[in-house]
Amino acid sequence: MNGAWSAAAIRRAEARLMSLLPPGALMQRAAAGLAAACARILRQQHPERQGGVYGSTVIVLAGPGDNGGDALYAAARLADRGARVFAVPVMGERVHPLAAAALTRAGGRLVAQPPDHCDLLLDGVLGIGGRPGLPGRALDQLGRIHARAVVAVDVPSGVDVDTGAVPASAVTADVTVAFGARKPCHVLGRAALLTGRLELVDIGLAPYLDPHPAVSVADEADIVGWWHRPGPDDDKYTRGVVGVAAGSERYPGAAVLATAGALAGPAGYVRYAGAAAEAVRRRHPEVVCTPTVKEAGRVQAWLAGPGFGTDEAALAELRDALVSPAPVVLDADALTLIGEYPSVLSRREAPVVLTPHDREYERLYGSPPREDRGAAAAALAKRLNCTVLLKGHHTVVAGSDGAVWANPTGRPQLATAGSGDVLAGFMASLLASGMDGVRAAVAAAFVHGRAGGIAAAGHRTVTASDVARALPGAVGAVLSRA
Ligand SMILES: NC(=O)C1=CN([C@@H]2O[C@H](COP(=O)(O)OP(=O)(O)OC[C@H]3O[C@@H](n4cnc5c(N)ncnc54)[C@H](O)[C@@H]3O)[C@@H](O)[C@H]2O)[C@@H](O)CC1
Ligand SMILES: [K+]
Repeated sequence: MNGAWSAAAIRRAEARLMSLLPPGALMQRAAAGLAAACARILRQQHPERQGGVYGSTVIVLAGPGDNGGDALYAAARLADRGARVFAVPVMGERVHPLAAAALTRAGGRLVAQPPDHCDLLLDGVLGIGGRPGLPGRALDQLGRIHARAVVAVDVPSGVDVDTGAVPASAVTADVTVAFGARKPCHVLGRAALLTGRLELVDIGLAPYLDPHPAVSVADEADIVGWWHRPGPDDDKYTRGVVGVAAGSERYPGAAVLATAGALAGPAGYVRYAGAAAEAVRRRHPEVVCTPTVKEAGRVQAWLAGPGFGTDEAALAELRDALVSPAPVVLDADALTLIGEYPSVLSRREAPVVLTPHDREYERLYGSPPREDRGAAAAALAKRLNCTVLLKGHHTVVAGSDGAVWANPTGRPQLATAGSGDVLAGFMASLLASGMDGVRAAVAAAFVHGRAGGIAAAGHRTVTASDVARALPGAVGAVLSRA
């Protein structure tokens, strides 16, 4: 498992590590890693130039603290290799004095007005000591400089480091070079979008970090560890039976897509209950269909909601799914019904996973999710004693115990009609195989994101059916990676 640590936790770890090192050593590790990352980017821009750094133009926006110090020391290394470097102090004249001296020694210049074009703009305005928002001078420079690549030092300046909220102006980076560990702003909320591609520089911090990050981030090894692989004694029942209560005569597509998602998961048997049996049978002959939840018999997990409507009949089906002692994924119309009739969730003991997007969240919680999306998901999870998967460009999962996970694999192409039906069906299959609610939600979002990536390869347009078709391949890719 990877993780993201709060600014305070990073500082605690840094203090432990720094006490063992000569003064300034840690900043030099950071600057060396940052300069190497910048050189790689410049090389990609100009493969014809030897080295790529020589002859390039680099502008540094330098704040008053150590974040500016990292940027200036890294820029000095680039100036040593022949880059033309201009550094602009953006908070009065305050800049890291030793780093500024190193830059001038290397031939870089401190200026008030840099050129308006550059190959690389280094954002060293604010790091983990920053409060949200940019100082005016930084904002002015960002408005006028045309950069071929913007590289944020540690974090995109202006974001809320601990929550990923972006309540005021902030830098939009192509690449963020982070030191020691991820911070929540790299994986949560709007700040994660401003982060661009994340590159981590190892400065030796890992052994000194708290074992529990503020936000967990799953990787392939986690998914492999949680996955139930069928053994020689397993049969279709012991692998888990998943029930899908979705779709209607009006919306048969939701049933087809949700069952496709369920079929791609580890469960051995998929039952469908609802009015779209004909469409499901045609597309998926392996699915056993019944008209209602009651007639479906025993399952190890239910998915209820996508496209099944919000009328009396749908409410009755939802109640029947919730009467079962099996874990349940509630999606789409089921979330609208829960918002209207919250009592149907009370007295429920088996795990429930809710999968709201922002409008559904508002129906359930009474107000839209806060910009701190981890806290927003955790608050709903606690109030309803459920697992919550809050959808977004960076999907978040929260358990009722307050644990927060950020999904690293999402992509904008997944915001397409029906994609959530596939995700929900897949997640129900993971639950049916015995995975707990939080892991099933985390693993489903992870693999679904990978499937989106496979489906979108070569900038292809992606439909939910494409994502469903890509899911088995994504499962295989994830399970064989670790
Ligand atoms: N602590 C360490 O051991 C290391 C720190 N490193 C760097 O140090 C950074 C943290 O440096 P600092 O603690 O000096 O803090 P920053 O450089 O993030 O911020 C500097 C100062 O800016 C002011 N400020 C904050 N928000 C502002 C705003 N919105 N508008 C105007 N002024 C604002 C504050 O006075 C703050 O102390 C890290 O992000 C990383 O880049 C790295 O060199 C690695 C080692
Ligand atoms: K920065």
